[in-house]
Amino acid sequence: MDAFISRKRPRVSDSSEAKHESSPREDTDTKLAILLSLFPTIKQDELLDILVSCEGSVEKVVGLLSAKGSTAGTPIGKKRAAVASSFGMQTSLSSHVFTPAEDGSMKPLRESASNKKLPPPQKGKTLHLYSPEDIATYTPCTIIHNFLPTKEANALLLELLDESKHFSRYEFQLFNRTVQSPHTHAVYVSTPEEHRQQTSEYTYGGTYRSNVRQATPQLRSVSRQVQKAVNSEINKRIRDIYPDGKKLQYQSPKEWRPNAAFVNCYDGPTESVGYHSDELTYVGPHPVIGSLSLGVAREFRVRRIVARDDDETAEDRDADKTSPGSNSAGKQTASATRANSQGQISIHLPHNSLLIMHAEMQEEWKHSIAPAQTISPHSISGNRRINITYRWYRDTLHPRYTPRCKCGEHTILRCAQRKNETRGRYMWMCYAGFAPGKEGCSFFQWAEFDDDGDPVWGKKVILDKAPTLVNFSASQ
Ligand SMILES: O=C(O)CCC(=O)C(=O)O
Ligand SMILES: [Fe+2]
Repeated sequence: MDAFISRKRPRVSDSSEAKHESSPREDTDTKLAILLSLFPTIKQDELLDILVSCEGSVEKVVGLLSAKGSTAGTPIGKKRAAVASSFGMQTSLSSHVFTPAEDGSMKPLRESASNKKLPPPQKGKTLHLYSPEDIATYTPCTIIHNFLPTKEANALLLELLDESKHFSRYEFQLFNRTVQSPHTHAVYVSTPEEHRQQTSEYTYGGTYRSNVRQATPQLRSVSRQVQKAVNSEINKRIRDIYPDGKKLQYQSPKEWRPNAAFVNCYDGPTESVGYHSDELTYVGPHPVIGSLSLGVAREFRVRRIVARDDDETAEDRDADKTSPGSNSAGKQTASATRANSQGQISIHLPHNSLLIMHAEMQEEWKHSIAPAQTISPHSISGNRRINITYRWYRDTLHPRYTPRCKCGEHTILRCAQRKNETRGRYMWMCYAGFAPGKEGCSFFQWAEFDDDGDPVWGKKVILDKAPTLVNFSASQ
């Protein structure tokens, strides 16, 4: 699979795509993802070659491979094959392709493919995942390819590329050095009042945000669609995957309503973000995050956090070194080294894909955007990738309620991950030491939550009527 990373992607073109207003170059990864989910027994490199020889037409590849009988799939019929070139159909399509099962009967490909398990990630190796089924099997994430209508995705990408002129790198303290994030970003909220709060009350990585912007009309309208899809996937996951069909302890039972969006821009293959878990301070325990990718396809690497028997402080230092976006491109951090020794998973994120990080993700896994050796330029964004993570800041965790440390700074909420005895417990900690120009203190307090993830402060806190953050959809 490493060949995939280092191999220069040929341009593939598909005249049938013009009908769908999709650019030929931008969708090579999506096409490969579709083909891989349809023909799981064929190697990706071979599929890429066949795709190139079929001038980028997924329909032709499906026709050719099915006719040849070279895969598990039988011909899917003209009408359905035509559907194959429409990317929005990826998931449903695989359920229409029939394949011989072990008992001789014909089963939908998805059903038999799910029995054919990929090997789990191995030490020193990266397991590459493309299809929604594999991603759901191996990670606590759901992917929806071709999430927005093509026109809308492209319009949003153009809008955010323009916005990205105002993005900046955040700075944080790494031992005695001030380090800049290896990509640029800005935070988006809906109202001027929220802008004030985000720059003077909420903190991130130990400092107030300096780059907060007003959500653009496209960003808000897309948030409505993200909200709908995320809630539907949360409900499916609770129903189908979680024990007894119940939400996780501390997961919110309420509807997920995004009220903040972090937008990142990765300009070129070396821009990245190191392994980290997202800060829980305002989103609370077991948060769900909706992450939309636009432009150049990149690898989203994930790895499970494995408990080890040394102290939490060491664990936190390790996490801090990579969060948020701490390691400079290409540098091996302790976390990246650990990922390598334990094996990691790479989820390929093409243009216009929505990745939902479910409730168990932040506490049990770390994620990163790895520097790439090569990328396929995107027809609209060139070498750039834009990523939007929609988040739901909870009213009950507004900074006016969260503990202050001895040095008067806002504390941050973290989950103990490495030490077996304390794994899964939450803690409030001083984070000032990780902000440039500040000294931290040793403040530490266990955090208590009720079953729905609302804080139990030990004293009664009456939620006042003071403004919190407004849901993007509500503010339209
Ligand atoms: O760019 C991405 O897909 C991930 C960004 C991320 O992890 C973050 O903003 O916390
Ligand atoms: Fe993140």
